Amino acid sequence: MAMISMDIATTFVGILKRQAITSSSSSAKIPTTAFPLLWKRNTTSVRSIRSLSSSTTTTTSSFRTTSSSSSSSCFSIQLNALKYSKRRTSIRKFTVAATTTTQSEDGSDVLTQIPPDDRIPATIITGFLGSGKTTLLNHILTADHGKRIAVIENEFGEVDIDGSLVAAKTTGAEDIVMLNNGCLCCTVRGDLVRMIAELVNKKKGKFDHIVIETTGLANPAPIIQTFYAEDQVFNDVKLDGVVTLVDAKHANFHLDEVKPKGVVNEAIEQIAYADRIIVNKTDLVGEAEIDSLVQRIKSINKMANLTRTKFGNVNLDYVLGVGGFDLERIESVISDENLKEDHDHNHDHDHGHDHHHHDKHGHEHEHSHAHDHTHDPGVTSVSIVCEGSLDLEKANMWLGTLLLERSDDIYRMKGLLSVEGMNERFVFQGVHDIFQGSPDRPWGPEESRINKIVFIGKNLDAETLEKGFKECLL
Ligand SMILES: Nc1nc2c(ncn2[C@@H]2O[C@H](COP(=O)(O)OP(=O)(O)OP(=O)(O)O)[C@@H](O)[C@H]2O)c(=O)[nH]1
Repeated sequence: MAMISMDIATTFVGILKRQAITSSSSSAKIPTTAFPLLWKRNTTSVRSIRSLSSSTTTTTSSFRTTSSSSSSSCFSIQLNALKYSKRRTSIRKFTVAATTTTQSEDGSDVLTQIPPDDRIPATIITGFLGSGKTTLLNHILTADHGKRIAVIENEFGEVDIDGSLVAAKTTGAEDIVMLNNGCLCCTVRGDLVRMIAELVNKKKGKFDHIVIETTGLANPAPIIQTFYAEDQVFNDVKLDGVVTLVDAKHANFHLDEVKPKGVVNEAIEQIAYADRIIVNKTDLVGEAEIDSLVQRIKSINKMANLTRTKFGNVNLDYVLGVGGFDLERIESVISDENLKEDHDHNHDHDHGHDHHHHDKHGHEHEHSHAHDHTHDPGVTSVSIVCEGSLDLEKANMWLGTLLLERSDDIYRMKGLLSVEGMNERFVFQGVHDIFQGSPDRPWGPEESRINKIVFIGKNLDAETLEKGFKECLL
């Protein structure tokens, strides 16, 4: 039985209705329960969520479960942003996944793990023009991994399948479909949805993984959002990861390119959204040049794993089965080790800094933040690592307000939080206004309650983020 705080969720809907009437009200005035992003385990079962689902579909908000299985414990809240924000017209979506619980003999709930997600995984391969996407795809399709892969290939303006893919077509791929009447992230997003739905409907059981190769000029954000915003996709397919190829020789040139106001630099965006970064074509440049490119990439995205190679020759585990959007994998991304390594790099190159201080009881609190002090308004990563427990209401308010006010700028975020009164660690991840969160395993008796959050986004001010976070600590 999955548990979730229905009271809070219901209040959320109520608040949004009120917001619709007074659309100018500031988020600071909204009661904290308007943001049920973090919650204590409570006592409402999946069945109740389902009944809520049917009863709210006619209103401005809708809830839905993610699969038809009775153990389903994900639901999302879909809100028309116009109801509470004049700025945006898109659909906002918050997904809150409850952990599964079972009842012990004495009737109390026993926490188990976040339930398995058996939807078909999909990988997005992106990267600037000529960075080696098709080369990597061929490597995936011809390698011996036992996976049956369906490919969606988006070639802008091409009339036929990329010649270099033909070999792969006859060997590795279960199915290759072309989207060639526009770019996935713009004009053919609807086609992507239909294509995935068709693959699932006609060929379910005949393939294990979907790989989508974008055009070199694609912005990954709308493609990622498709996996959450479209029911047809969301119910059957889960986003496994975004793999970004970076051309070691030409990347700096594209990263430096100054675009007109309001126009995104695709090369930067592709790095910012990545779970895995492959610095390719390393045969064409020297070590020093690659090192400096790697530093630059890490200042944009410190969450992604990065590897260097030529001709897309990477271990396939590195690109398939990444779990980049899985709550249960968050810890590996924001582990102390990762943040420290990145922090060290920042110290050397970006003037980040680390603090260790003692509290009034003499305990050392590890408290570090890493950010660059370049005055580049571009895309950077900010991490917060801080021991202590959060006040639930304040944390909900802080995160909720961030989502309402800064979701355009916050490309991705992942976190692991210690919330006062909650025995379990709370893990979350987000992409713009899509938010997924859930309690996971209980804190160990000797385990230090260290909160870790990483943000990747535009115009991020590390000090403001850190101050906001610290104000939620008890
Ligand atoms: N020297 C060198 N060439 C490479 C490497 N990887 C790929 N190439 C070549 O670079 C060219 C572009 O590679 P593709 O795999 O087609 O790149 P792509 O990202 O799919 O290109 P677009 O679809 O045009 O965006 C091809 O001629 C590849 O053979 C590499 O590591 N080193």
